[in-house]
Amino acid sequence: MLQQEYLMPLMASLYRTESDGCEDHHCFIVRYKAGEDVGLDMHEDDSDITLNACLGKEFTGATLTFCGLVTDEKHRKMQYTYAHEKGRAVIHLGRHRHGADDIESGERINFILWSTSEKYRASEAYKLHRLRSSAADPPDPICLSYTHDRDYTKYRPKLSKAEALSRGVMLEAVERRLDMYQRPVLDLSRPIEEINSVPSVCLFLEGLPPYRQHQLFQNLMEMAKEVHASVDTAEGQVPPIIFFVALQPSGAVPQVRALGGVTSSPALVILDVDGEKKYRFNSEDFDTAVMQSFVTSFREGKLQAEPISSEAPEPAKQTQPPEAQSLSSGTPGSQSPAEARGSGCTLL
Ligand SMILES: O=C(O)CCC(=O)C(=O)O
Ligand SMILES: [Fe+2]
Repeated sequence: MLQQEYLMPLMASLYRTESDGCEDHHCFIVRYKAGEDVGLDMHEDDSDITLNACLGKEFTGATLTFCGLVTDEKHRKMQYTYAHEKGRAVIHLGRHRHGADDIESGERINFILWSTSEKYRASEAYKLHRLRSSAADPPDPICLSYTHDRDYTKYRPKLSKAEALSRGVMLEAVERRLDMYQRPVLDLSRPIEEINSVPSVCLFLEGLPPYRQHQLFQNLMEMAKEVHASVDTAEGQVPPIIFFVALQPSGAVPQVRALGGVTSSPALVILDVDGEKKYRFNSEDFDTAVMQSFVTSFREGKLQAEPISSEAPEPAKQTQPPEAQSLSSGTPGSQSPAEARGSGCTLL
């Protein structure tokens, strides 16, 4: 009743596309108090449209800061800080990056209603709306998400566990990510999301006899360890290059192969998904030193790039905008209290 009778007309006038067919909803209460939960990390909601109504009590601080829409290059730039007032509500798009600033005193309790539309989620518009834009400009510190942004510690101090918990950070997600950075070589069948934004060395070994897989894997490992040694992954620093190996033609492997334009095994390719470029290794010699010189040449900008799109594997991809080649499976920004759900992006 609240949604259909009171909210719907407002949502329809503000957000016609996202509210079209809006029927589902999910409600919850958030509460902030000094010494307990003090704020909420930057995030996007798992809703299409969010209603956020302040129920009280008395408080200072606990403002709500908005940054950009996820698709917007400026999604990590501060847009507006809203001061909650008891009895007033805000409506915003779920994909609008926002976070609750720390409460200074008192207690704030808000009622949140997330509306979703199946019709909108089945539309092409939804797919485009969930694509994440990467921006070259440095972010505004307040717009950084500890849960979702791998470069958080480049701009802001690392949070203690207590601080993270008091700001609703999903520590498991952060730990999973940090753990991944500490492994020199990752499994290409389940690549981490950073494959979209960090140059990735992909070694394809599917179908080779185990002894040969082992040998080449070791060569890759040696090379990867050297790169890793120069980065403080324990502090959350992302390596400048990520190393992946494919042992089976499962998960993401066929698609990455197609993006890299390689058919043989072994095969080695460096993918720069964000830059839509690829660099194929043309030697038959998979010795560590040879592979290493290939990667060094890449890092020194000495390799000749080929466009990724020249061999896009599926016809559907060619009709999508370049970002649609993103290999991400989730919406890294969508958060709490619901789990991140699948995005309109391809794969996994
Ligand atoms: O506390 C607020 O005002 C924001 C809450 C919020 O963004 C959320 O629960 O998703
Ligand atoms: Fe939210």
